[in-house]
Amino acid sequence: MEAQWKERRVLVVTSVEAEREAVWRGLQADSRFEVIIGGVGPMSAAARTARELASQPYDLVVCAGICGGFVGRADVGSIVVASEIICADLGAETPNGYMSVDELGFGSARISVDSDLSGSLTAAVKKAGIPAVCAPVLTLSTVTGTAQTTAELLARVPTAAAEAMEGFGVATAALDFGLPIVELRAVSNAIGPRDKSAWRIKEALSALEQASSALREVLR
Ligand SMILES: O=C(O)c1cccc(C(=O)CC[C@H]2O[C@@H](n3cnc4c(=O)[nH]cnc43)[C@H](O)[C@@H]2O)c1
Repeated sequence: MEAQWKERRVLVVTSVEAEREAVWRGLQADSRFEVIIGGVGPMSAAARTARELASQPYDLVVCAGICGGFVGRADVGSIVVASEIICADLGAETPNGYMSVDELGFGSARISVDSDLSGSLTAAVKKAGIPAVCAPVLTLSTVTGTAQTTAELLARVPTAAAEAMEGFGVATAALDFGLPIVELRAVSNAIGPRDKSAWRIKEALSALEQASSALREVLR
């Protein structure tokens, strides 16, 4: 791993400035990394990632930021590294329930990650003393705000640990450029009935910073 990543370039895509700053602190301004703001939501994230990938060569793309965690799977302040990136609302409603684009025959709502790197990163985050899981991360255009939607999402993807709004967009751009993708998320809130006062963004940004430090170590 050491020799492999010494000269390589990594693009990290965050959504907002506070996430970019936390990641950059964790990476200790390592010149192998470029950290950009991709905006909130999959469309903006995909467009800005593709624009950056077209501007200079990269070897790896990382989507990083805060997220919602499914209760009992990913607590506030913990880290989720995606084992798979799944767009959980890309499909159709039918009288018999939700059908994904995979079932509809229009491509796939699932993108594979670099599993070796995701596994190593999860282990490194745990070693740094932060609770971490490697599990599917959902991408949604709308933040979940009810118990009913939470249950529906878990019925669609029973092993999901987290949801956020950009992973599938960033991963779509990476895939288009033939690059490996990793998604690194710090849990700021529980997924469920909307309660913005319970979001712990500061705590999540601190975990994101430490996990970014672990990312740098893994890619040394
Ligand atoms: O409070 C709101 O109504 C609201 C609506 C849209 C977006 C937000 C955010 O603050 C999201 C910003 C950012 O954070 C990620 N995130 C964090 N928690 C969640 C979640 O539970 N579900 C989905 N995304 C989440 C997301 O990736 C955004 O980039 C607030």
